[in-house]
Amino acid sequence: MDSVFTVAEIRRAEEATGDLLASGELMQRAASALASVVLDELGDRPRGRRVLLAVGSGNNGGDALWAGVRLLRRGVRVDAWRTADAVHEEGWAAFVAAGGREVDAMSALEALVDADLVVDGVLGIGGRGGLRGAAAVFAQACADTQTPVIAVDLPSGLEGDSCVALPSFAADVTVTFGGRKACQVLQPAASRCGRVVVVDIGLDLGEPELWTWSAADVAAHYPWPGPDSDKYARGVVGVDTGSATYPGAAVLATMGAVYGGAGMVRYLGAARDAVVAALPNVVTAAGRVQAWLVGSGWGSRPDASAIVAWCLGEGLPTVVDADALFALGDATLGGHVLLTPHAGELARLLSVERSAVEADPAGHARRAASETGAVVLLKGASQYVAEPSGRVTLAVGGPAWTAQAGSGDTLAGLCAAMLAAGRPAGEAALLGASLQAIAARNFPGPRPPQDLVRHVADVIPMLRSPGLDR
Ligand SMILES: NC(=O)C1=CN([C@@H]2O[C@H](COP(=O)(O)OP(=O)(O)OC[C@H]3O[C@@H](n4cnc5c(N)ncnc54)[C@H](O)[C@@H]3O)[C@@H](O)[C@H]2O)[C@@H](O)CC1
Ligand SMILES: Nc1ncnc2c1ncn2[C@@H]1O[C@H](COP(=O)(O)OP(=O)(O)O)[C@@H](O)[C@H]1O
Ligand SMILES: [K+]
Repeated sequence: MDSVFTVAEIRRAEEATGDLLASGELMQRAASALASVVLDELGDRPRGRRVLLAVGSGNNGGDALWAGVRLLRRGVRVDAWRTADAVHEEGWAAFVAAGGREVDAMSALEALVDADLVVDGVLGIGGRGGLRGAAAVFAQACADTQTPVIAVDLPSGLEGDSCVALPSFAADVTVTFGGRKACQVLQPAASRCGRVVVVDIGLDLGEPELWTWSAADVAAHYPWPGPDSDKYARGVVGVDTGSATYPGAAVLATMGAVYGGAGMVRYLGAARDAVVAALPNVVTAAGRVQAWLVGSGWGSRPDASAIVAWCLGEGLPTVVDADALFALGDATLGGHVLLTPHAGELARLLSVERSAVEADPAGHARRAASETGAVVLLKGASQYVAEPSGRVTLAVGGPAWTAQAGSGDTLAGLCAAMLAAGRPAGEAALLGASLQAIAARNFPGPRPPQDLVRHVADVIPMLRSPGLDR
């Protein structure tokens, strides 16, 4: 599990270092690490290679300049474009003294033709409102000329705490200090960061607000069957999904539970013939159930509230998806209940605009978990699992191929299989969402959810072997 820090947490930790901050030692550590990454990118013979620094007014520009000094000492030809009137004074003086040259905005654009790479030191965690003016034009030119960009701390224009893809540089590598920031892990902003290198500059950061799962966490928490396992140990999922209008959701949600590795799946909804035709292993008789899955593809259904109330009354772990989310009434939820809204559904649950959820997905997921007492899996390009305690963890991310009708149904089934196997709701959600993403990463391309979910079954054993795109 990796930690993700807010800008406020980073600032607090920086201030707590007192002398290290005041003496510029933190900046020297940052610059030294940045220069090493640049040298790695330049390869065996850095002498004579050309690096162009884009230097803004703050400490981010200071980092770039001090890295420039180190590069100059190694024989790299370094030019710097000052995007603001005033830049870090000592850094500038050292840069010029070491032989660095200043270029103006126009020359910086022209220099892209010969530059081996650009160091983006325009804005760091102090940047607000996206990249503007000449810096925005320059960032676009870097993209157009395919000049490699190494971003200092974060691609200038992004805001550290935000997932929003504001106008910014698109970096090949981001060298970040202290710890990861949200913009580096949350889509769509994360797609601008390239490979993220985290550099320890000696900040004491403590507990973060956000965690991220990796494939190793999936492998560690997946309910692997053992020699003693029978179908009940692996877990029985009871499914009531789909309807005459949406029979496909019945099949897809059931497939999620089956291919996720449930010991048995009982389908008790309104599309039994379709489900059994697709999946002859599924049982349609009532009997023992260890976790419920309700709601996917119900459409409007007069008995929705009664079914949800009955399920929740059983006290078993339950996935509440899609239409069932709006039939919760005043049922008492708890940490054994998993709600699986997408952004639009979460907005409706919280009576806010969808755009508000999209601007702060983690905050809204956290609010829903704390208000309902249930675990909330907010689906989308980044998938957030919020627990009533306030903890938010991000599932492993996957490609946008998964964004298609029906992926949510299979995802709900995957989560239900994990619940039935005894995983707590937060882990079940992280397992389901991460498995779907890992399958899409390893079997990319347009594939309908009924195919992708079969690849979930393919990647599960691969979690324990090398060669998987994690
Ligand atoms: N504070 C520290 O001790 C350390 C900071 N470090 C670096 O310092 C950075 C933070 O430095 P700063 O707080 O100086 O902030 P920045 O370097 O991010 O720059 C903020 C400055 O840019 C201006 N600005 C904000 N948004 C703008 C926009 N959209 N367009 C144009 N100008 C804009 C602000 O008015 C402010 O003057 C970190 O990201 C990191 O790179 C590192 O040196 C490590 C130590
Ligand atoms: N940009 C994206 N990148 C990767 N996965 C995505 C993206 N957008 C959506 N998804 C996935 O697709 C699923 C779609 O779920 P949902 O909107 O509920 O669809 P449906 O209800 O039609 O199945 C989400 O859970 C998520 O897993
Ligand atoms: K930057």
